[in-house]
Amino acid sequence: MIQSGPGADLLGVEARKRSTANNPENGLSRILRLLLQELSLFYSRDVGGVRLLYDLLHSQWLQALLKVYGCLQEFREKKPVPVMHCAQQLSWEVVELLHESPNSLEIRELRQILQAPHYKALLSAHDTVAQEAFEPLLPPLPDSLPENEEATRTVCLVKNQQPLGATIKRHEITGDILVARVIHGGLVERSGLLYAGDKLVEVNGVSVAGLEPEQVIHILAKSCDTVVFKVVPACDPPVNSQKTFHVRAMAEYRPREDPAIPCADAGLPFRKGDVLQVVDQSDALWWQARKVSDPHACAGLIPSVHLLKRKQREFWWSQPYRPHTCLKPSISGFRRSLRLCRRKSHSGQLRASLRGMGTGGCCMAVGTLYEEVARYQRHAEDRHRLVVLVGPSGVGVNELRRQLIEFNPSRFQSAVPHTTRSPKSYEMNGREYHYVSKETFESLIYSHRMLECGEYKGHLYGTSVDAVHTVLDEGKICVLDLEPQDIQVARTSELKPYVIFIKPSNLSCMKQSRKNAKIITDYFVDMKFQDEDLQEMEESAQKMEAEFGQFFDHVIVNDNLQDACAQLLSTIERAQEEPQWVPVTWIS
Ligand SMILES: Nc1ncnc2c1ncn2[C@@H]1O[C@H](COP(=O)(O)OP(=O)(O)OP(=O)(O)O)[C@@H](O)[C@H]1O
Repeated sequence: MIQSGPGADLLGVEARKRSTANNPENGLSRILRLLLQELSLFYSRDVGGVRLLYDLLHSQWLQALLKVYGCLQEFREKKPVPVMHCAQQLSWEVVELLHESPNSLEIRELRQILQAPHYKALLSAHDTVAQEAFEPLLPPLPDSLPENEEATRTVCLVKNQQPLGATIKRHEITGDILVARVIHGGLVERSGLLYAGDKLVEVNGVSVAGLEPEQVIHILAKSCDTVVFKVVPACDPPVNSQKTFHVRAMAEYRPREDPAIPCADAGLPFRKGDVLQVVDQSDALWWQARKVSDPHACAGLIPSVHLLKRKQREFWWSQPYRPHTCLKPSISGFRRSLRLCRRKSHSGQLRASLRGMGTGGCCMAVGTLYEEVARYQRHAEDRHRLVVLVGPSGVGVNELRRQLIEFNPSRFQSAVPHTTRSPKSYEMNGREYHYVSKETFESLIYSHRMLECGEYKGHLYGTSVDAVHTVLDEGKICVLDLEPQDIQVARTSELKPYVIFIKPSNLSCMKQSRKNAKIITDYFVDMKFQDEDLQEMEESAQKMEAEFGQFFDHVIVNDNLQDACAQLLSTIERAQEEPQWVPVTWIS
């Protein structure tokens, strides 16, 4: 019933000659036959995997598939057009006529052929193609619908390994089970068939009237491959027209441990420092977000800022008044370099006064789960970003910085610190230190021009913002080491610091790599690392990561010094030349 274009030889010799499908000597069928011949030589020798391949290629379904492929190829070349538009109708008419004809053997056979289901289906397919009537034929709508009957829709979803990606709730007044939210990127959203606000009537043929959401979830959990919903669609399906934005997680979130989350399975767990894309804020309490490191994953629920503020208020009201304790230096160590002095008790007081005048102190920090971030690309003419190295005492922060500067002194430099002590005979103002009076030093602190400071043996030491600017203004990259609690002070749009955490490797590796390394403690110079030093370093690193990990842009494990140096170099280059996530306030 299908014929080729004008002038084509329909059943002629030429057409049959060209046919690749029916002739096993042509096309893919021939290749397969030759391949099987080859393989049969190895088959008896039981060469690994050959039997499997042979059986596969020998299978009937593959042969049939190739035949179909051959036919399709052939017909594609011939560009066939339908003989007529209603072959089915013609066939019925012929069958009618045959009923009235004398009952010969041939007529009976023809009648049987025309009434065979596969032949009827073939004609039906032919007519569908001929008429290009590919849309499904829907039954006409009834003339009058009962007034109290709601229009329902039946939705069938084929489950894959992922969850459905929707949550349900019970309407407080009517008791109806409603779709509460549709998760972005989930099966339900991709189907485009269910929306938030749709009322569930049945799930898999079971009426949900009077059921609790948990009971409905139980029905859903029991369904295997497909789930069939009968729903009354919401009048106005919600349209998410909000723009997406990005946030950095300043704390860890574990949905399974959050009793307030509407559905723990739909929660998005995240760690400090993860960058999240918020894709939906239509629910005031629970946003939908996905991690930028996993952009194709289904979104998950995270608490909104509004919810956090509410929780925080509730928490405050339930707590007896307690003075702030978060300014206490939380990490003890055995610093021996300039960083040693920052550890002394006075530094706590100085920082306390500094912070008190700054961002609003720890109350703000406690309540901030997210920091809005955006991609920042430094322009070639912009100043370089400040590079901050952080790490537990003894891990190699100074060593790495020293090697970096030694490697390329015209590109990397540290800032010259300030001190209130007098210069020694061989020292020069502005080279080893800027020598200033105590009053000048303190005025720098109170005017927020000190990034870090501390007291050592009765003298103040610290690094000023201006000292950093001196390096940056020369077109160099300023590399500074800071105590983690000072990172916040340096986080300004002025300096746009890129923070690298230098982390010790595990104890056994450290014992090996630090076999010959020397340290300077409060009391000893050139002392070898003891096991307890390494242990303390490891613990200190863990505490730093737990408390300040949200500020680390990159982590380098300092096991092999050369490797760590190379990593540091490439990381700094990337930080300067490639787009990075930074707080939006730095660029807006
Ligand atoms: N990867 C490494 N392998 C071997 N030795 C190392 C490595 N990294 C650093 N060291 C050595 O460890 C010792 C301590 O390093 P460094 O002084 O840089 O530590 P730090 O983190 O700056 O601590 P502090 O500020 O307390 O001095 C130095 O002798 C240094 O050469």
